[in-house]
Amino acid sequence: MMHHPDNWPPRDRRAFARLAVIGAGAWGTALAVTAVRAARGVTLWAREPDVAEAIARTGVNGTFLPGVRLPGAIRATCVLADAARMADAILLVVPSQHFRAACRSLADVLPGGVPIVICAKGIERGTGLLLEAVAARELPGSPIAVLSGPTFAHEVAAGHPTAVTVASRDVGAEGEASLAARVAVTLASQAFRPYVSQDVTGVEVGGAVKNVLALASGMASGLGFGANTRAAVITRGLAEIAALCEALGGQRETVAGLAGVGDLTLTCSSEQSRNMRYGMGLAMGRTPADMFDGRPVVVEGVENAVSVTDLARRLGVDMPICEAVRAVMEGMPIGEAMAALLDRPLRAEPRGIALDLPRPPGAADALPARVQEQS
Ligand SMILES: NC(=O)C1=CN([C@@H]2O[C@H](COP(=O)(O)OP(=O)(O)OC[C@H]3O[C@@H](n4cnc5c(N)ncnc54)[C@H](O)[C@@H]3O)[C@@H](O)[C@H]2O)C=CC1
Ligand SMILES: O=C(CO)COP(=O)(O)O
Repeated sequence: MMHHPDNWPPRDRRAFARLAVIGAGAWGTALAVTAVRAARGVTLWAREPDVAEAIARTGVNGTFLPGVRLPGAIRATCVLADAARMADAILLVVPSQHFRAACRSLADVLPGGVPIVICAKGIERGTGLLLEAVAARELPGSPIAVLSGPTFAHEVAAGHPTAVTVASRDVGAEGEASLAARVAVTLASQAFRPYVSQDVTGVEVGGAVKNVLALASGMASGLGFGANTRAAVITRGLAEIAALCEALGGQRETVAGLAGVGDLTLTCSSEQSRNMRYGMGLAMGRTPADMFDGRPVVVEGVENAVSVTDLARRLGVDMPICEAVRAVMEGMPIGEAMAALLDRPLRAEPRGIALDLPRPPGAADALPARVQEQS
């Protein structure tokens, strides 16, 4: 727990009145809708001038969140300084591998001390850093919170009841995360229910790794496997999240929460997930353009298969499913990656410790012909 001066915390439970949402992809747009529902002023910054222009003119973000009529109160702009200047807090919703560049652009225009809420999911390639560390480096002086959980953008925009986790490290009088509590109050409405946490690391790890596991779940579905295989991927995948979370100093309990098991089960079980759909499509021999009708969507698991496993290797954490996904991304046939997973020595639950037991006979031969053809 962090040490704070005696006058800490500011007993401030006020909502932030004016938000800037940076990134007008599906999630940034749905969060802007959420903020308007909570009666906050919102400016939505789009990187693409035509997206900002279309939202302002038609009230629809047809590129990233088609079919959703946006509230007129959302002010859209493609000028970052316009969005940042008046904001009391920033929701940063730029994909993980572009996150640092977005922070750097913001640093030029954002007044010091304005809180940042990280709403993207991922680990930076090359550095292996969680996005909190990237933001802390590029935006020193900005307090940081992280928002994550099971949230398909279209369902949030449609007002389906949804729960998320907001985490920050600063500790308030009642022992709660202080900035996270303010962010929760800011975004909460009847159908959008934020839970507050202090475990920024655990919340971030869950969101980053589940996208890689959703690719695995999609590949299994694309090969024709059903509910048993999916449940195995989810459960053993959760053990991988827990192991990485612990190695990075996060709390194992967080893995059982919305940003862990909540988001993992959502993303691994629904074709609404771009990651799940991408894994399925690959296994069925489809191209990304086919899978998404030519729309420019981010599939975080592809880059994060590398950043997650690089980090796990460095920390000595065994993440076999994520490693199998990475192998596929690097060209291994899916059937071969799956057979290699099934051929591993038998292990103990929950931590996957290897046991000195005889190997299963010819596990790969027992797979359906479909998989063997892909090997
Ligand atoms: N879509 C969803 O349901 C949810 C998405 N997220 C996370 O939110 C983040 C953003 O995802 P979406 O809004 O879904 O994106 P999206 O797939 O709807 O749109 C792509 C986004 O990437 C941006 N982009 C593309 N190239 C870029 C570049 N070179 N530099 C900066 N930005 C670039 C686009 O401007 C656009 O905002 C991701 O980390 C994702 O995992 C989190 C929860 C739900
Ligand atoms: O993060 C998400 C849901 O919580 C969205 O998942 P996809 O990026 O796989 O669509």
